[in-house]
Amino acid sequence: MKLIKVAAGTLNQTPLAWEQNQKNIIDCIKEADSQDISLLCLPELCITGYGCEDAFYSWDLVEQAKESLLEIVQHTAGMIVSVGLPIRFNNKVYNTACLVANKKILGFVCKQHLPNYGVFYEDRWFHRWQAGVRDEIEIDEFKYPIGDLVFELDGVRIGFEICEDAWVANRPGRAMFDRGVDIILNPSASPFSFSKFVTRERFVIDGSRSFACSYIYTNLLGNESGRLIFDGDAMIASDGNLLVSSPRFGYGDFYVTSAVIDVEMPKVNHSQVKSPITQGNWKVQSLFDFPKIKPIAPQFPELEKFERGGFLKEEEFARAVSLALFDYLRKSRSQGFTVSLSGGADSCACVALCGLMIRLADESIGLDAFKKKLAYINKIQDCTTVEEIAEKMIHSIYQGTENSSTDTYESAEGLAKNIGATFYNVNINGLVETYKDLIEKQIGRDLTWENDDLPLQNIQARVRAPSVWLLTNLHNHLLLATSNRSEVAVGYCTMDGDTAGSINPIAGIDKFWLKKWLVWLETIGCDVKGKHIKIEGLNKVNSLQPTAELRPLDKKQTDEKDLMPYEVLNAIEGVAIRDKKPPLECLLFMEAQYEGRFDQQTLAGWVERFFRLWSRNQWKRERYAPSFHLDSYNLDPRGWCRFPILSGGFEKELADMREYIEKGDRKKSRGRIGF
Ligand SMILES: Nc1ncnc2c1ncn2[C@@H]1O[C@H](COP(=O)(O)OP(=O)(O)OC[C@H]2O[C@@H]([n+]3cccc(C(=O)O)c3)[C@H](O)[C@@H]2O)[C@@H](O)[C@H]1O
Ligand SMILES: Nc1ncnc2c1ncn2[C@@H]1O[C@H](COP(=O)(O)OP(=O)(O)OP(=O)(O)O)[C@@H](O)[C@H]1O
Ligand SMILES: NC(=O)CC[C@H](N)C(=O)O
Repeated sequence: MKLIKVAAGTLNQTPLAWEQNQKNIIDCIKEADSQDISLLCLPELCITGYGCEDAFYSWDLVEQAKESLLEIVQHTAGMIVSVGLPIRFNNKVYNTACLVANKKILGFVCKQHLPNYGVFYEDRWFHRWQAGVRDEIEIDEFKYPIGDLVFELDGVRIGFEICEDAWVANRPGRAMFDRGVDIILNPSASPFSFSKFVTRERFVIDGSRSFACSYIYTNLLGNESGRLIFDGDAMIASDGNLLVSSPRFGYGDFYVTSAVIDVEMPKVNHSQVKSPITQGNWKVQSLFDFPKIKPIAPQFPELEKFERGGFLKEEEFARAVSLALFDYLRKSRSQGFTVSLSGGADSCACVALCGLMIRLADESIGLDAFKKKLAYINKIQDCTTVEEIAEKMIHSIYQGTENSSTDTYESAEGLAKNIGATFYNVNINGLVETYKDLIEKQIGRDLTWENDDLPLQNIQARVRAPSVWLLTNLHNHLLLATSNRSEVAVGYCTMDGDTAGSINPIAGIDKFWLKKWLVWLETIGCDVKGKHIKIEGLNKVNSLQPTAELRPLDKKQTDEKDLMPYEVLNAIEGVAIRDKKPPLECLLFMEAQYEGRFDQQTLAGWVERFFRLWSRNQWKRERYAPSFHLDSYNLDPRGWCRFPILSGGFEKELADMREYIEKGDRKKSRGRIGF
């Protein structure tokens, strides 16, 4: 029996925030030390931050990372610690994990598989290391091994898979198995997307089983650089069993998740599988005294209730976006959030998320720590309740016109009151009339709904922007833009009007699901250790139909009348944009999905509308405020989906679809469909 207390450290880092990043790392090492941990794995690129983008090209960045590492090394007495940083070697930059033991650098393991899809761009900055290759790097006159390495300390072999390494079919874990590795460390920077933790859990457990080892996985935490949210997922598995998994979405700077592993246990299995130990120059040996520790009772992961309940997506959305808002706020050193609150679903969702942010932070770290993390916001320092803080930090403003209804006013006011946010109410009719009047005089005619529908809608949306920006600037707040993903897909928004804002919390989520989420938040809410955090002030908005309220009330405008049912819009977006199917194939999928609910003509009309609006509005997607990445695909041109601003607009493909409908015969269609 050889028992070792090991840990995964999750860290809330910020690109290029040298001092805070180093402090978090050292504090985490100290905390691990105080828990008698011998081996600590910290996340990928945690010294610099993962999202440094083209700053990774900077020689100075790599130099500073090295300086920071040398300082961190001094804090590792009696411990083995893995720290992530970029290293320049032969004038190429590598994404590495440095293993340090007892204040000595043992070597640098280089990442072999670099993700370059979706939100990732690692091939742009780093070079891939070739499996099986080892070299030597000189740092400040000392030489260290670099490359594909396995470390042996006191007979315990430690190898690495660095994040993406574990997501590919030919994982380095296989080579680790052949090299008789006892422990695999996986320092990761794996951004949140819905349910992704399940995939991670699978390859951690399976890695520990099939590579007959203990597996320590750790990840970053929080909104690191603006768009990506890290959930702080950490796990330790041994021999096919998950021993421990970390709480996710915490508001602390770091967390330590530990377990006691028996390095001999997986070896019992390993020796039964006939696989020769491979020879090679991969072994780096060093002395280390693992303290003798007594056996402990069997360990079972304490999974959080919300992860196993029936509302995983609702919970993950609430927690991920709330944490993202909190980090964005403090990392941009802003004083709070301002929202133009219409009482409709989108702006209510944004205000509700701000309210949740304070409540979830309170549950996670307590109000005192919350205020300490926002120590630069003087006005909240004397507050003693969540509501008092909400009043200072969340400002909302209703800006009615003659086209606004009492329903939306009551909805807006009710929600603001319920969470304690400051609520302002102005009427912008006079402003709209002033603009109309100015232009009417110039063009020599009246503007009418019959002739000038869109311009008259847009001017209302636009006059709301200066006032809400003024209010935002007055308090050094962040203005939240409120466009949801369905609107983003079809450009259903007025540029420089309702798109005004510097971040957009809901652009990654479709309206159909958002409406269901609001009902969940009103009636069920986040499950925090059995206590439900609900926002009951959403009751009014949950009874309303989405409407832009830009046309006169007697025209009974609704979004879905202007566009199509949000449910269908979302389904078309999936097939057209995620799966890249042409209009005709989209139509066939929609017919299959909505058989008996909508006829072919109606569906074809919506498919056509979607493709036209999608193509015409790429320029708007390029101009939306930054938004959070929430699933493995999205519409953000900076994140996942690039599309030309000017294009043929699918004219030919739409004509193919129309031709197919006219002929009414599948076999006579262009034969590109596999039916
Ligand atoms: N490729 C391109 N590159 C650069 N600019 C391009 C462009 N194509 C058009 N444009 C410009 O775009 C302008 C039109 O865009 P824009 O002025 O934004 O307006 P537009 O897209 O024409 O209309 C706004 C739509 O959003 C709806 N809306 C507005 C406000 C709120 C809500 C709601 O959900 O509550 C909905 C409204 O009902 C309407 O259907 C054109 O005047 C042209 O200057
Ligand atoms: N009366 C209003 N007062 C304040 N802001 C408004 C008003 N009407 C519209 N806005 C702003 O314009 C945005 C766009 O309106 P939109 O109708 O898309 O969203 P919503 O009203 O929040 O939700 P829904 O579409 O479900 O009604 C709103 O989110 C809000 O920020
Ligand atoms: N940093 C990485 O290598 C991340 C890639 C990995 N596939 C993930 O999403 O977690």
